[in-house]
Amino acid sequence: MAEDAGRNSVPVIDMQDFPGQLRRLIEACEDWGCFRIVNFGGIVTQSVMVEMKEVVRSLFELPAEVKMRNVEVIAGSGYMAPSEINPLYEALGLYDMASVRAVDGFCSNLDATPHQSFTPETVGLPGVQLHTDSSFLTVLQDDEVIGGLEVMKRCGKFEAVDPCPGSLLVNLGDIATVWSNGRFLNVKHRVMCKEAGTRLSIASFLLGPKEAPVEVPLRLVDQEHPRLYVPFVYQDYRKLRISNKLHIAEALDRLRVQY
Ligand SMILES: O=C(O)CCC(=O)C(=O)O
Ligand SMILES: [Fe+2]
Repeated sequence: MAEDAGRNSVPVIDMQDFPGQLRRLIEACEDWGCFRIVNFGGIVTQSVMVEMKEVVRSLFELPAEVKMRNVEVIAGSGYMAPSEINPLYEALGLYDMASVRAVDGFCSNLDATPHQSFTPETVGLPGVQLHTDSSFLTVLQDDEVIGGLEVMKRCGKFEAVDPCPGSLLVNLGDIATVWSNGRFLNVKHRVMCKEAGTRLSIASFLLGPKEAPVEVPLRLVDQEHPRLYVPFVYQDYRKLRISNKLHIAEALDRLRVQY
């Protein structure tokens, strides 16, 4: 299994080694806002991961009019055809994977994730624009062969996330930053087209609470660590981001407490 190549590669967390990995996990959340997990075979088997990729690949081969039946449940959760802003990107979405009804609904319509068709002409272009995820966590089964994902560390430096078959990448989103009162990094990331081919990734987003406000836990607030964000409703935050095209968490700045 993968080992860290050094300080410039995404930290790798061994899921079989807890609480041993706790400090490392916290450091990864603070400095990188993302980490790879390995040794989670008891939860998701390699054969399920392989099968997921095959199913997703076949879904993208469906005709466009079928893919368009994947309508959104909340803004940005349904089919996304290549657009002016992300011309190489196509995505299907399944809203609420934990709901049997939602999964059944998806299957009868169809549904899944991001997919980028790279050609020799698009090498060097962005496949997915720079953004943070608005959610709490994203669990990403990235492409096993075609790389291109880049994450920005807290210091502002981009690092390539190389493919690592058999692992999953976890990205922290905006809600992780709020729930940790600014301690954990909502990682800015983008996908650059590095080589021709179809890049297939499956992202599972753990969003924010449906109704309860997103707020900094009281135990993280004291004189040295004042509350950084006013409480807000996740759906409103998502709308604020989408309607104002604030993709790199600028919307969070609008929710900062003014001292
Ligand atoms: O395809 C990838 O590697 C990243 C996709 C992504 O960042 C997203 O869907 O939010
Ligand atoms: Fe993302």
